[in-house]
Amino acid sequence: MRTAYTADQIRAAELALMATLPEGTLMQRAAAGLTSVCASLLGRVYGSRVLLLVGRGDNGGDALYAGERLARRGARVEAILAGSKTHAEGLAAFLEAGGRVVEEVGAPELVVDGLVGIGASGALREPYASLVAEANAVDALMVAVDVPSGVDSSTGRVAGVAVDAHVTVTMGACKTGLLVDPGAAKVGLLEVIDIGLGPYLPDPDVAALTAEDVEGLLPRPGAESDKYRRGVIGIAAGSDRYTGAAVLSVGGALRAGAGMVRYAGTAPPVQQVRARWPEAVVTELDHPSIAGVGRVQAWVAGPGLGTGDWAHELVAGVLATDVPVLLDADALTIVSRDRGLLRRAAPVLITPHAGELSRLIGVPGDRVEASRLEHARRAAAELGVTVLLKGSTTLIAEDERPVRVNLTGSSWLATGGTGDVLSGVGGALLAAGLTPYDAGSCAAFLHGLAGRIASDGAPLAAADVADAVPSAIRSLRGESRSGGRRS
Ligand SMILES: NC(=O)C1=CN([C@@H]2O[C@H](COP(=O)(O)OP(=O)(O)OC[C@H]3O[C@@H](n4cnc5c(N)ncnc54)[C@H](OP(=O)(O)O)[C@@H]3O)[C@@H](O)[C@H]2O)[C@@H](O)CC1
Ligand SMILES: [K+]
Repeated sequence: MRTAYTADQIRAAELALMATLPEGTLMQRAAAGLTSVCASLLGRVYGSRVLLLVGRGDNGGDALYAGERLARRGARVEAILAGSKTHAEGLAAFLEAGGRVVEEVGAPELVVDGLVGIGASGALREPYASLVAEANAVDALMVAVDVPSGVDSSTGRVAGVAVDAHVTVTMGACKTGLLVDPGAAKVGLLEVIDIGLGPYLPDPDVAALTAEDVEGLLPRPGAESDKYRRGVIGIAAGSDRYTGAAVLSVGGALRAGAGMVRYAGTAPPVQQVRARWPEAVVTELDHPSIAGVGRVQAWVAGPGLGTGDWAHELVAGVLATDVPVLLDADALTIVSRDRGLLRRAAPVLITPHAGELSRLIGVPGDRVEASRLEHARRAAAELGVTVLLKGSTTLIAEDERPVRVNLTGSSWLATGGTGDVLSGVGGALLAAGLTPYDAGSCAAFLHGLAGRIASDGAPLAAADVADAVPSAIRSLRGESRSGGRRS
């Protein structure tokens, strides 16, 4: 499990650790780690040109001490001192080692962003903002110290300009804002430097499952398994107009290992599902009721269903059952108009994108996008459901639990129909007995991995993602042995 923490949590842990150590030890550990990452990026340190962007706080101190170490190894290190003051001991050590203070960005090979770290708040002020814009435009490796300046370390918010890092060297433990978009997109490769914080860290703010975690959570059939024990999933999806959503959702469920899929819909999608998935047990509905569908262990409702009275009645019927329900797409529009439908004893997992979440909680979509973590948490608490907020980093929020962040996604997945596949994968895992929190997290992980496998760097169609889910499950063993991958 990769864990991440807010700035306040990190600060408290650092204070506790610092109390046990001689002054300055932590900054020296941080500088040593930062230096070694910079050195390996440069290849040859001697004669290389390095520019430090130095702010007024300890983030600038880290940069200056790393600059000192690089200068001692023969690098030509320059520093722009952008703050109203500068870390005095760090500056003295830097100058003593031959570092130079400059005013211009020039033409460095590597830039170290030590403007602000966990002490920052809000949009970068001047002169930092202009300096960052200028440094981003230079053809150099950009290494962010602790956090790319401009990214809020606790939330991932980017309120203005931010450093576009190739590598972020973060101290002690990962920060929440490095895993959550839009901040996560600024991080590049993430290197965590061990400064001894581990024993002082509290429960994480957010967590990301690794392949090993998913491998451990996924049910695998044993000798005594039959289709009922593996999980029977009911799917109410598709309509006369949108038949494909039904095919894709059923495909996601079957490929994710459902024991059996019971599909319910009108004649046109039924015909398509029968043709593509003869394995599914199909009920053709002539009125909006699931009464004749048979017993299932979980339901998926919504993809391509429509939002009229017919669909409303069908979704209400699904939510009136006593099994876990996954709601997606049109079902989310229906419950945003009639939130009382969500009052039920069995759990609900909702899988909105930012626009759907904005309708559910009555917040403009751009605000949800800017503060995804905050709004996923808020929706989970307000609606009393588990929320899987889709996007470039998918979040899984449940009240009183660390938000799970999925790191396996691929931008090629942003294409029509992939959400329908995800609903089927999540539904199959719910039917197999996983909690909505685990089912949502594992479904997001597998869906992202399947997207990468199906795409392999090129466009994909949603059906390819469903077809790649078994390969994703198969690859978990190899992935967990290699420690998983960052997206
Ligand atoms: N603690 C430890 O043990 C260790 C800490 N370590 C390192 O220290 C870093 C934290 O250092 P820190 O607390 O000094 O804060 P930091 O982020 O450098 O700067 C804060 C200053 O920036 C300013 N500022 C704020 N917002 C701004 C904005 N929007 N735009 C512009 N300016 C803004 C604000 O100035 P003010 O507004 O007060 O004038 C404030 O004073 C941490 O990230 C890690 O790198 C490591 O060495 C490991 C050990
Ligand atoms: K920084």
